[in-house]
Amino acid sequence: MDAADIAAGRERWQRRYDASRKREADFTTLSGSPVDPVYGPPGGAAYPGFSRIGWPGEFPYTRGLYPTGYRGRTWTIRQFAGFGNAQQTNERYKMILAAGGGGLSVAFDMPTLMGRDSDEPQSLGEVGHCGVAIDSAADMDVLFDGIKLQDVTTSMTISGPAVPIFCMYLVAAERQGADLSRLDGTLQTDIFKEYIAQKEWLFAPEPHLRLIGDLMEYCAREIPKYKPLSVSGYHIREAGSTAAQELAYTLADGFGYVELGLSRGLDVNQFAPGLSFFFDAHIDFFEEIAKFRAARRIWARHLRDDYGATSEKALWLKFHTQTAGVSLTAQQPVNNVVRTAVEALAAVLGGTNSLHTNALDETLALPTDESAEIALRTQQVLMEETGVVNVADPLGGSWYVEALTDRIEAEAEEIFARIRELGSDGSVTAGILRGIEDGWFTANIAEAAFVYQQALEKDEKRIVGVNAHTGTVAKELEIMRVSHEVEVVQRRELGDRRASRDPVRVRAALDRLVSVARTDENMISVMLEAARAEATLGEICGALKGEWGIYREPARF
Ligand SMILES: C[C@H](C(=O)O)C(=O)SCCNC(=O)CCNC(=O)[C@H](O)C(C)(C)COP(=O)(O)OP(=O)(O)OC[C@H]1O[C@@H](n2cnc3c(N)ncnc32)[C@H](O)[C@@H]1OP(=O)(O)O
Repeated sequence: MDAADIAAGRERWQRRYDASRKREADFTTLSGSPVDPVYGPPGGAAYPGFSRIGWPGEFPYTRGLYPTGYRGRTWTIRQFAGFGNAQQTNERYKMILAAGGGGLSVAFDMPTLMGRDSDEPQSLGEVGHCGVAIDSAADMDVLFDGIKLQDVTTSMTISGPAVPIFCMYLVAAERQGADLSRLDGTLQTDIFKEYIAQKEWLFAPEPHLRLIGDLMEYCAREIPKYKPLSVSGYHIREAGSTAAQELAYTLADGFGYVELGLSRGLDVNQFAPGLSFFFDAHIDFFEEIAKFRAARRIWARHLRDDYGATSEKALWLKFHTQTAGVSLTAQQPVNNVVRTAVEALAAVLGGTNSLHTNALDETLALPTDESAEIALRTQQVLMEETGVVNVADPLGGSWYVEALTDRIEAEAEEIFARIRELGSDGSVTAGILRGIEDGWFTANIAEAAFVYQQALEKDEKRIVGVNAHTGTVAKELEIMRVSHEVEVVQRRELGDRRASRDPVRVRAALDRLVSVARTDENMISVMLEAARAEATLGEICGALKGEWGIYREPARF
């Protein structure tokens, strides 16, 4: 790009910056020197390839979505939390909000993630352990008691039974008297990554995609701010993929959901803003920053060129980031605070919209109150003290970071081409489905994990406390344990709740759900009715499994 174009771009950015709202804050260095909101090539200099970098708030959004960067609004501090029963988790949420958390993020226990009730035999020993136990809309009432759902953005991390859980959340909001059309939040819902990495599905892909299509349609029409999908690379990375695989598989999954929306006749400009993303921030600082920058650029280009999006919000890739759980070590666990801070900084320099920082003890158990607070404070130190919020995309133009951004983008493009080839009709969706069926994704991730593990065992890669600097004076940590009493009480209360419902209403709602499942009608309103009747998650999912069957992954060696 020649110098005149760069100067014109800078002026355009300046006009948009001037017209945007900025936070009331001191945007100087610690020593009091003023800093510009963004930096670019020095005046009068040409810069080949600058159109790939550009200015914040402009296509291709490499440098962020907003002309103001974090001067307009800082990222959302969104700590993923949930344990025990709804009441215990409600207390943790109130603590997070009181300590300065900006949004909520619900972690469910394993039975809930698998669409089971707390009193099913497979749930035994798991109730309330890795998240909160939710059996019906009444638990949602308790979970959000005293928290106005209309005023707080709430993310729910669940994919197999995402839609019934969403309906229970809507019912809880209804019972609070909220205007449902104003709700804002995110539901994970991303079933592709379940088959690829996380392995928490209920049915085969087709019925899941039908439900997701219904959800996308419903949200685009009824709750325009709500994000029905959080397309997730996190679990892919945590399963052992490389950064480029994480990026490419996740964006390919995102393209799959765009193709799903289009196949339902929806307007891409209307539903694409509801697709949000979720990435891992691993420990290789610059590679991660490059990954985030490349993600925005790739998404905007493909949405515009392949899928016909024209509105700015449809081109935006917005993402949540969680620091890498797999980078935490059980050895010398206090060092995990340092790892998390570095990873969180990479996410921020990559322009994350929302962030979870892991607690130092998360490799051992769910966080204690104290470790959860340290994790939250880590974000606040970055946000309040370091000055990283003053300048948008501060690493833009770094030769190293730009080269890494280009490289990871090129790797991702090669992977997209391979995925399209896997399918029969050239669509990304057909390629994903074929890749799932053939175990292609799983095998590639396993191979990458194996290569890394070998490098670790040969000491080519080093982890402090694990294969380097292992001597320590560290004492064992006190970890949080969820009492077995939680399961006993949850099961008892579920029994009482079942006994006090109107059984005819519940039966009728479940029968209607199954009959609508046999048609092309949107299923959300009948599922809402089941949730209002206090049908349980296990009953709703069980009725649908009866209709659609369950999915078993083909065995592979
Ligand atoms: C590992 C674990 C497990 O499996 O166990 C998990 O999965 S945990 C997974 C946990 N997952 C999550 O928690 C997912 C979280 N995701 C989200 O919260 C969302 O999808 C998100 C990534 C889009 C972030 O949403 P958010 O509400 O926090 O933040 P946004 O970026 O949308 O910002 C909020 C509003 O401020 C506006 N805004 C933001 N920045 C600016 C700026 N500089 N200038 C002007 N306006 C701005 C936005 O446009 C938006 O308004 P407007 O809306 O009017 O445009």
